[in-house]
Amino acid sequence: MAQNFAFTLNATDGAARTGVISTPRGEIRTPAFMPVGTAATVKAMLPESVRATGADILLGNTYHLMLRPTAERVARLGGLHKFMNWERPILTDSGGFQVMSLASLRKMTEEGVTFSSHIDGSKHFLSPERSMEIQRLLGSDIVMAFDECPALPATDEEVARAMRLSMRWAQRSRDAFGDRPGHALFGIMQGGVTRELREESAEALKAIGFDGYAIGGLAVGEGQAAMFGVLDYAPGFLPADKPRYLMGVGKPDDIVGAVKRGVDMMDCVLPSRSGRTGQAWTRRGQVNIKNARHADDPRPLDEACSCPACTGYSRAYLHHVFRAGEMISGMLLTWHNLHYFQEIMQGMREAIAAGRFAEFEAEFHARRAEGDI
Ligand SMILES: CNc1nc2cc3c(=O)[nH]c(N)nc3c(CCO)c2[nH]1
Ligand SMILES: [Zn+2]
Repeated sequence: MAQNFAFTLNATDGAARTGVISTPRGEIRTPAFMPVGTAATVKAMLPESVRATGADILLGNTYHLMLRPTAERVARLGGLHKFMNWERPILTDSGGFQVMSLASLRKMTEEGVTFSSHIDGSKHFLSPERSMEIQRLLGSDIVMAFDECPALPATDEEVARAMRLSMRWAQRSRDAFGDRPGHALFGIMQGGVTRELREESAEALKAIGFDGYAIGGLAVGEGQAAMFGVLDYAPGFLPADKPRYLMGVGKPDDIVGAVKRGVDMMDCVLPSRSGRTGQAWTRRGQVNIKNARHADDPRPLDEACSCPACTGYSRAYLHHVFRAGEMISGMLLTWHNLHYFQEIMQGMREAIAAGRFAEFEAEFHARRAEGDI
């Protein structure tokens, strides 16, 4: 295990890159997809199952864990890795995005954000300093700067204001993070879909200096074309020798398009959340297992998939347990979806290393039919 945090680029193919992030808790193969473990669990999955899907790192959330069971309690119990029985790398988001999307009665000032818990209405405060303290208490390996991701629709002035506030908060995050060998602090680029604001944000973050750089403010309803439009230039504003993390993305075709444009890391609730609602993602397209057409189908979700759901069960069975509201339905579909997402990542890592990303991308799109397959 590395004593420190380091990123090694092994190959590039166009703007796409593949490499390894070394951390004291293990290596992260990039491009990497991070399953979301919001409340110290990837829902419906045991940690060893998450690992079996191929995940090297998972994401936790400052916002949820500060409310329940609190960061102080997790620290007293040995930190988040021990608490949730996941000894590999954990990245924690800084809380600002979740406050804006989940909490109520929010008041934002230069200092930080006060808000009422969506769980019990209790009053809480987050600032760059408090977010750094919480993420230190949790013991996460990759800490995210505290930022403001403006909700859409937002005027250019609003996007500029939020970006400049986030850059001041990025400096305060850096100052409060201090010097923590083996732990990384990532800055978060804001700036909406405006090139000049994105460039201003990147310059501000590089002047502060981070171990990695996230592209925030996307996957908030702007649509894939606008997101790709930003990704056509934004990764290039960031240091080539540091990991680039696109936050909150996405569907399989979003992920392939983002890696094509130079993104190294992503996270999204989609595979786990949609798995629990009966939505399976496969190489040939989506399967809505609740659809009556699957009731007598003896075939697996995907004949070519080696996950437990596809090697052990028929669509008919999955349809049945879903309709019956059985817990195993969410478990099996979540496992399949996470397995499929990791299979896409592994396919891209190999394709980039072999200089055949274009062929991978063409095969990826050619196989996919529209609608319920
Ligand atoms: C689902 N879409 C999405 N867009 C995001 C954008 C941001 C962002 O701009 N900042 C921070 N801190 N987190 C973000 C997150 C949470 C990632 O799980 C996002 N998630
Ligand atoms: Zn499968």
